[in-house]
Amino acid sequence: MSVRARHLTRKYRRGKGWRPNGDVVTALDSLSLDVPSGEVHGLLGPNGSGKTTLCRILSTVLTPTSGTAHVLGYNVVTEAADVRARLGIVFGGERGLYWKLTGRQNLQYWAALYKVPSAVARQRAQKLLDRVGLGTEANDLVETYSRGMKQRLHLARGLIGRPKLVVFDEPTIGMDPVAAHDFRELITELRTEGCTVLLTTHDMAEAEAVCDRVTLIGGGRVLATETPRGLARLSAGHHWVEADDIDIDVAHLPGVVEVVRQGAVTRVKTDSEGAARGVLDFLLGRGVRTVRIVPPTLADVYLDLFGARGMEV
Ligand SMILES: Nc1ncnc2c1ncn2[C@@H]1O[C@H](COP(=O)(O)OP(=O)(O)OP(=O)(O)O)[C@@H](O)[C@H]1O
Repeated sequence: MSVRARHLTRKYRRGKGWRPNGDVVTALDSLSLDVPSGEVHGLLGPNGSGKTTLCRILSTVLTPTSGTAHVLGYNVVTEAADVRARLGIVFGGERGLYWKLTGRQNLQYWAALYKVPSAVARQRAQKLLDRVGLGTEANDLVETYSRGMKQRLHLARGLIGRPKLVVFDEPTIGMDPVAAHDFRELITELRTEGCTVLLTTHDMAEAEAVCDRVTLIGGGRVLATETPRGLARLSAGHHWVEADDIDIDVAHLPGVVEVVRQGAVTRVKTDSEGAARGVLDFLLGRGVRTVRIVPPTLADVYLDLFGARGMEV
């Protein structure tokens, strides 16, 4: 097991300085989680649900208020150095890079912290720079990098120590679609290499594409852990029926929630797989041939659970 968290609770004191005692915010509320070795595991949930707090505890940069967590068999509080030596961290944003150094120098600096011998570090840095598409900008100062380029350097940085587990916290923020696509490929490669990946994202398509399983977090608690497909099945998720070029009224059929016309395509939202089948049979019975059932996606399940408020696009 790469990650084993038991009853993790983390409280923050908010409003210190302007309120006498401050409010206590419970960011994690007795959260337990297992991530087997080699799994790509997604953490999904609305803003403020505790994902970053969990990532920070597992990365040993924050201690829990109570509960325990083991990463790669080491306790994140009492054996933090052992965890750090085997862990890669890629947090979103622009923190943690040295702007007055080149991309290559940044990687070699981080390799030294991981105690990688300098000849090996040079080779590894070059490989990683090529892998994240920064080969030609390797010798430019980081301060000249765009946001997306810094983000790609973050990816390389997280991998320089050949980690057994990589924690990615919103890694594709600021990346263009090509870089985001390359990121998905990188995750697939890491999985092939046997690396465990913990990935926080608001991009449901990304989670669906790369994650073996996802955990939905709400209010600092685990709501569900499942494969993306399994989650879609488990939920009361809406099934859509799509048909090309129809002018037949289906709004009265049982379980139909909404009928949306998008150009030549009619999309019928139903409340269950059974209702979708009913609409399908109805349309087939009236001679419609180009008709299909579209099962709920992870994004549908997420919206059902959290409402549009939790979605960042
Ligand atoms: N340093 C802090 N001081 C006080 N409260 C904090 C602090 N860090 C986080 N919180 C609070 O803890 C809760 C969980 O925050 P966290 O950043 O873990 O959520 P998240 O799921 O990562 O959110 P997002 O999707 O916006 O990144 C929120 O209510 C947040 O306001």
